[in-house]
Amino acid sequence: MGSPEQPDAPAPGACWGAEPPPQEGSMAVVLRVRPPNPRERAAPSVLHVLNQRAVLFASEEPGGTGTGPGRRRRNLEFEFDHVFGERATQEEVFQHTTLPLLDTLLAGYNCSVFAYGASGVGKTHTMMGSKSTPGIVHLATVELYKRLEAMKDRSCEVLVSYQQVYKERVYDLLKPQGPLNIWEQPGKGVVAQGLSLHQPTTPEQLLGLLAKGNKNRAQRSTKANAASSRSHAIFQIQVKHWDLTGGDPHVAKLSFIDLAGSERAWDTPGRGEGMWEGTSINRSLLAFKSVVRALAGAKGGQCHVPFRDSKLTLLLKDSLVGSFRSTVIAAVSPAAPAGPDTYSTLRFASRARHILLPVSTGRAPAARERLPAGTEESPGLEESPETEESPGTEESPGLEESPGLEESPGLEEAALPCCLEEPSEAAPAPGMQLSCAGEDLGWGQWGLAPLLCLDGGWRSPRWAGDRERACPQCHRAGGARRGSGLAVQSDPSSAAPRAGAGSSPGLRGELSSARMRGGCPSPRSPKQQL
Ligand SMILES: Nc1ncnc2c1ncn2[C@@H]1O[C@H](COP(=O)(O)OP(=O)(O)OP(=O)(O)O)[C@@H](O)[C@H]1O
Repeated sequence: MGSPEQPDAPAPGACWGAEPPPQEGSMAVVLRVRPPNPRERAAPSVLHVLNQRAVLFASEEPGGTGTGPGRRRRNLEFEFDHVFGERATQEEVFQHTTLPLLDTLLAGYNCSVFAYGASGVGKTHTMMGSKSTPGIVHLATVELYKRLEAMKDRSCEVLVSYQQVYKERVYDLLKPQGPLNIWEQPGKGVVAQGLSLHQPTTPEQLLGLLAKGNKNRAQRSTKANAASSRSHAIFQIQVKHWDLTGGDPHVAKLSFIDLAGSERAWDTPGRGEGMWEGTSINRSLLAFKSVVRALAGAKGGQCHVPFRDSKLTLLLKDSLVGSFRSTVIAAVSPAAPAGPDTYSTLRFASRARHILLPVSTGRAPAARERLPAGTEESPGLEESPETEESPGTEESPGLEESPGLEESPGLEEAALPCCLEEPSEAAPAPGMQLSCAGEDLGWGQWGLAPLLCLDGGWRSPRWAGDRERACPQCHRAGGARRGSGLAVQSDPSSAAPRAGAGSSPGLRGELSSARMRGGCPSPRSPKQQL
């Protein structure tokens, strides 16, 4: 860490003084092909690495022409920002995916690395690795501390959090406790209430926390993977550094997101818990894909991004639209039996390459500015059904989306009360108290906080029972059903630790969205609760 006695010029690689990056962020998508495992070795390969940027997916699938059984050959080429073949080392993957992000992080811009792919294709291997072959989180940690040490004239602080989304619930991996409520706070982004933050001062301490969290992560043996991660894990390193002689601190976070892998029903262990886990994983991944699809399509015009379809996507909102640079590492198996999964991942990954990210820094611009132009985050709008077409690729009959990842009719677009982000796991009971600071919402000017939100209108508790007011945002008059109100009180979570410096469209954004739609949506049904 920086020491006050040595006010040297910034060391090479310490880029805090670098020019700010251009106005638009970027999403890099790389592909990692893992070597075939012992079960796959006898099977032919369907994936051929053409060069450092392209692969050929060549498969023979049943179907074809005529009425009789036939085989149909497909040759599809996919391009990525980088392709890592079966022999690529962890160090190579780190050099091309995560190392470049460290400069950006230290310049005060949020960055994220996602690992995506079916079960057993090497996501956790890439992220975490093993003792003999450490993954990118380990390698990034070592490099980050080296750079912080080199900043002689700056003081630094590192904060770490580790959480998992397991069966649509958020858990702290570093402080085992019950599920956490998640919140979207204006200027603060999406936070898990009560998530523990840790302040490691050495790389060893940080890696110790990582190992501790990994031990607590949900795991199970499946047909596809003897040690399959059954949750989505989000490991965040927040770095703050400031000039000892004064000046604004640079604050940004680097998020590592190891998504659980999609899987077929017959790969899931048993019928009970394992099946439920698998369904939950597939469902949240489906929501994630919908978000990516919407973000990728947002360039051209208005687009609704369904972040609220799952807890996973809501939590990842900051990492997706709040990051200046993101890298998706799509992992695949080359073997024929994994063909449908591989094809599905290739299509998803090519789509993710079309996402443009808005700039986000520790001194983040206003929440609404951070969504890509033309993107509207508007709960209550329905998703328009789209086909999962990969640009430039041919539709391949017989090769469908990963089994279990069909559109789920149970996942409707969430309709929130226009003023609230529910923190509760359960449906809010009539009159249930929710934390939501009136001041943060800008309600203070009406002198209304705390407020009582009714179904379709607002009123101040001062007038409870005798007078109703129109919602100041949607301007709809009361007409509320008695007993369906949600009371709003001061935000107890404002004292809770917060991960990350970047903000995201918060409650104020919700309010604007609700207003744009010309109404105050009804509170959700229990099924829709986040
Ligand atoms: N590039 C690689 N080189 C060598 N072994 C690998 C590679 N990628 C993955 N493996 C091995 O394959 C197995 C499955 O990998 P891993 O657990 O990382 O898969 P995953 O995608 O995280 O699966 P899940 O979603 O089920 O958790 C592990 O034993 C891992 O060591």
